[in-house]
Amino acid sequence: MSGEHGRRDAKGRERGAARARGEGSRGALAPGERRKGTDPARTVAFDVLREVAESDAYANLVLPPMLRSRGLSGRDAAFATELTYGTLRLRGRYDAVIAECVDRPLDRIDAPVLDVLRLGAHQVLGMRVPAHAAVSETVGLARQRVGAGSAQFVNAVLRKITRTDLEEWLEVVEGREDDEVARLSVVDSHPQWITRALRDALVAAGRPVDELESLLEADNASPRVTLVARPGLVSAEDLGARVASRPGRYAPTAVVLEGSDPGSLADVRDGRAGVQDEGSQLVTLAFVQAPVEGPDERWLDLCAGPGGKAALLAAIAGTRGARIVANEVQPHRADLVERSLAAVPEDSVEQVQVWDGRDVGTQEPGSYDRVLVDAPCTGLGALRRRPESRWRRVPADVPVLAALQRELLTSALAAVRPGGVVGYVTCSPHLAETRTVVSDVLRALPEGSVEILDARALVTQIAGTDMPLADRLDVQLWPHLHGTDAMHLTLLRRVTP
Ligand SMILES: C[S@@+](CC[C@H](N)C(=O)[O-])C[C@H]1O[C@@H](n2cnc3c(N)ncnc32)[C@H](O)[C@@H]1O
Repeated sequence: MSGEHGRRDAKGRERGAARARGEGSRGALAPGERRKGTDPARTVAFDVLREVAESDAYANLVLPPMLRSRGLSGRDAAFATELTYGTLRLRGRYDAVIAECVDRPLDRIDAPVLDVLRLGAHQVLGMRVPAHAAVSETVGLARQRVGAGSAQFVNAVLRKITRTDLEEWLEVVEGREDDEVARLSVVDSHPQWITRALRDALVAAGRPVDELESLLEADNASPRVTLVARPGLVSAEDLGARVASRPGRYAPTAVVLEGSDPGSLADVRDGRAGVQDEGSQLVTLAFVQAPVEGPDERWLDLCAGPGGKAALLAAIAGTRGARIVANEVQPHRADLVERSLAAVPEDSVEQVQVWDGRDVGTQEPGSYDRVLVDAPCTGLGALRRRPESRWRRVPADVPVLAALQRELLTSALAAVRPGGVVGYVTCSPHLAETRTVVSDVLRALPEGSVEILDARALVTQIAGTDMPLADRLDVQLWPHLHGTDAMHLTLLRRVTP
């Protein structure tokens, strides 16, 4: 497979293995070859793309119910899923190819027509759909959804795209760029500001800059579904035995599914287990292992919605005679937290509350033994599971979120009692959201009032194996190295006066 798509760069490294492995590999079928009329799988993909563009919808929330309501299952559903997510992720790459094939700027093409072209480009360049089927079915889709005139235009552009293979196209489009960030951004389909932020974070974590390409490629591959076996409710061993799976690499609670239908498992439906990235599990496990001085009974999850970490915390609290307060600012997300806690022992949850986390430190000073701040962030560490988010985020989001993160961390450090521990977590590796937030907050507090704990040692101890981690007290995980989201963890302890 990688032989077909892989190529060597100037240094002779084979490139494109993950690229080929990602969207293009899973037995892409061509439903259009099997039936007359417009193919429902392609129509679903188009309709999801339009909802994402017009209503700011999330593809992973819109697609599953649409597949159900249109009666798509099995191979057709898999085809629609791969087409939708792959087109969204690789949009930047395909736009550069499309731009080579049209005589006007892309912003002068009607948005729905451009989406049809992207879907066609992904079938031709990212999936193994035979060119004739990809073109004729996509032209049929254009006729149905954007009109006969546009369908002719789509036909002409797609025919041009099919004349050149992916590797040649990538050489053409990267040849137009004159620096490495721009080249990688177009080939691996990331906005340049994100590529730059990921490069800076990678280098700051002591990784070689030439890993950047693998990181971007990892963002373009669909992650496997990972389950968490919530301690005291089900063991990872029992959970793993009930489904085709393998154990996680690092978190003892993690079970990695071979397939992708967690809803078929009673443990998941009942809340003894849940879907949770292994990195999220690992940072939560490290947080509860961090040494507090004195009692260890009352824990706060300051930003709890939708409740993945709260459920893991509450399950562990249940095994240790502790209890949690789960706090969330948005009422509907607090409802999701309630639901996620369905299976945990009643006395391990004190309450789910709807407060602005920034006020908790002043309202309840020194009240908790542990406080987790799983802060709202850009999500740049979870791009692989949110196909459209790289195109929706803008650089101006970063300072706004960083200001909120500083306030939440400050509040958490006030809400924890002296001797207690705060865990600061983001699913973004962006330096402005991770170490800069921590250092800004600590600088504003009296010197020596907070100590930084060795999160790296705790994470390694929990994993029970060597992990590639920077020689630092905080921890940064990476999709291309650890197979997890790019989670960040800093552990802080308030010093007892
Ligand atoms: C990264 S998510 C937390 C994910 C959650 N811990 C889990 O594992 O399922 C951040 C959450 O913080 C919430 N949030 C945003 N601003 C907040 C604030 N001022 N106070 C409390 N929560 C806030 C968001 O609504 C969102 O649910």
